[in-house]
Amino acid sequence: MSWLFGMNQRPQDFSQFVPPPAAAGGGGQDGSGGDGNDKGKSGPMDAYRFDSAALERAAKAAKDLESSQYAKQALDLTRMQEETKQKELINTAKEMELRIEGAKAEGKRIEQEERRKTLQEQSKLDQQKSQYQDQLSRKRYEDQLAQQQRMNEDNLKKQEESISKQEAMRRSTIEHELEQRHKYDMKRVEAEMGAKARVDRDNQDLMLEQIRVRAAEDRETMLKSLVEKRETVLSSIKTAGAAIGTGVDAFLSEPAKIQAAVAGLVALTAGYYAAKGSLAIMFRFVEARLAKPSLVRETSRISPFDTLRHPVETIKKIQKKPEDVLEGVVLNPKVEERVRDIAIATKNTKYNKGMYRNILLHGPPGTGKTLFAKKLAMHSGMDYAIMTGGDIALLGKESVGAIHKVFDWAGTSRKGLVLFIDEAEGFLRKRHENISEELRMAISAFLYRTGTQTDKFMMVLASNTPEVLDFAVVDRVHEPVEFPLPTMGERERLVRLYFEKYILLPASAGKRRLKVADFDYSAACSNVAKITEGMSGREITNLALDWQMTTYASLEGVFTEAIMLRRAQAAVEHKKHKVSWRSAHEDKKSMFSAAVIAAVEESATTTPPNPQPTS
Ligand SMILES: Nc1ncnc2c1ncn2[C@@H]1O[C@H](COP(=O)(O)OP(=O)(O)OP(=O)(O)O)[C@@H](O)[C@H]1O
Repeated sequence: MSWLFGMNQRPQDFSQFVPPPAAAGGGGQDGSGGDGNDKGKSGPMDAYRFDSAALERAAKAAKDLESSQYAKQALDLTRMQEETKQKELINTAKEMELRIEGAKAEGKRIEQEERRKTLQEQSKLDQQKSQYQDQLSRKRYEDQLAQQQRMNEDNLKKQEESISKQEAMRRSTIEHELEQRHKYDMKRVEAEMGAKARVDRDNQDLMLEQIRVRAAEDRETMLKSLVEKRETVLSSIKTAGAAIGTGVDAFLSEPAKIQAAVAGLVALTAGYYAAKGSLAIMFRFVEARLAKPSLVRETSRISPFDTLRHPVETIKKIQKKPEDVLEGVVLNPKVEERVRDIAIATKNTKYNKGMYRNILLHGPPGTGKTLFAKKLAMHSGMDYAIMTGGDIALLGKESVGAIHKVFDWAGTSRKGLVLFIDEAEGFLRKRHENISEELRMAISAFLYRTGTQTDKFMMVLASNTPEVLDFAVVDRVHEPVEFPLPTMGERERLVRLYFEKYILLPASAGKRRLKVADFDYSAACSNVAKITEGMSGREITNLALDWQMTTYASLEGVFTEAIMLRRAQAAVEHKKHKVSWRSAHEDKKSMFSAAVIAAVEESATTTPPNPQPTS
């Protein structure tokens, strides 16, 4: 009965319904239950035969089942099995539905994802397109500008040419006119002179008579007036003499009056000269202490006038703490080491009240010489004053006085002064060269004032061409330091320094209309440093300023990598032009000096030596 309870789940055994083999029963009378041999003999009616035995057995089994006491349970069990199967089927169907729903949701999600990606790609493409269009329009604008500039230049050139042509024509016309007028005047004067000479010759006798009569008349009038004048003078002398004589008689008769008068006169004279001398000394003293000499272009020294005029700035200056000597100055390590030593020595000299050493900073323009001199003064707690050699050369006769004023003023510094003379070659040139007498005297005054060491000021000379300096000037220098052009490492530091100063700091302050796009700043700075070979610190500073200006001028006010590289490239091109100009100029100069040297050598070989050379 186990199959009824569905326990073994094996196929039901219906063997009981299978007819028994022929050997076992006698069911073979009708021929259907015959032995195996009969099988082969089945006739055409076999298909229509009905085996009722199986049906009987089934009926019997149903009857047995009905009569069985467990029939009802068996049926319930079967029904329950059916219900369970149906439920299972429903669950399976639901599961399938859920899966289908899940698959649909997944499909939708994938579809949305795809759409989002497509949109992203589309917006990226749009952005790139707009950037490209922007670049194109800018390029077009720049091209237009360049074209406009070229046209302007052409027009200007044409105008200049036509003006110069007109000018030449006008000049030639004027010259011609003048020439004509001159000829005409000459002819007129000649004619007039001839006519006059003729008339004079004709009237000579008459004129002589007239002159003679006029001279006799004049002589008579003069004699009369002289006699009158002599009489008037004599009478006034007589009157004055009588008055003075009475006064002198009275004065000489009283000796006390004479003494008082003499003493008064002496005191008056002495007072006059004393006042004059002391006023001059006082004026010089005040001038030397208070007024900044006209030759000094810039100074950190505070005068009482400055304090009154700009009190806040003066207080700020006073409160400024000494800073590191190389803060913001980028130099190659060897130069850095030397200038640091100089700075330490100067600071110690100041604190020990020792004698200052003079230094000469030489090298190409814009390499930080002035910058270092200022930092040196600040670091050592001294004041600085900047003057330029070219200014002295321009003063002519007054240069000597001006130089003395500067050194008098420098000598009154309480903190000690770094006296920085930029472009020293502008006036301290070799004295045996062809220079003016005034300049020679100015150099002598300078040499006189710097001949001995002093604890009042330190002289820092700067020159791009130290070889043209007078030997006596070079002799006064204790330490020369060369400031070369920055190499790759220094250029990279300079680019970063000024990129931060002029781009990043203003952008982060947020006060100005300047934003910075997102790009690799460090890599961009390195690239700029690579292409700016041969540029000085000043040129790199100018490049950074140019970046700032270009960004302000742009529509969005955003500093991008493209601007950075484009302007750097432009600066490089500009530098190439400058170098070509300079080399052309130097070529000319060297050709000129070669010609001069050749001429001098030639004259030296042809002229006999001077037995007594003059100094
Ligand atoms: N080595 C440097 N480090 C930092 N900044 C520099 C350096 N060299 C030049 N600069 C920048 O360039 C500017 C000009 O430099 P500076 O006036 O010191 O040059 P210089 O050598 O005195 O030039 P010149 O010989 O023409 O007088 C400085 O104010 C600074 O911004």
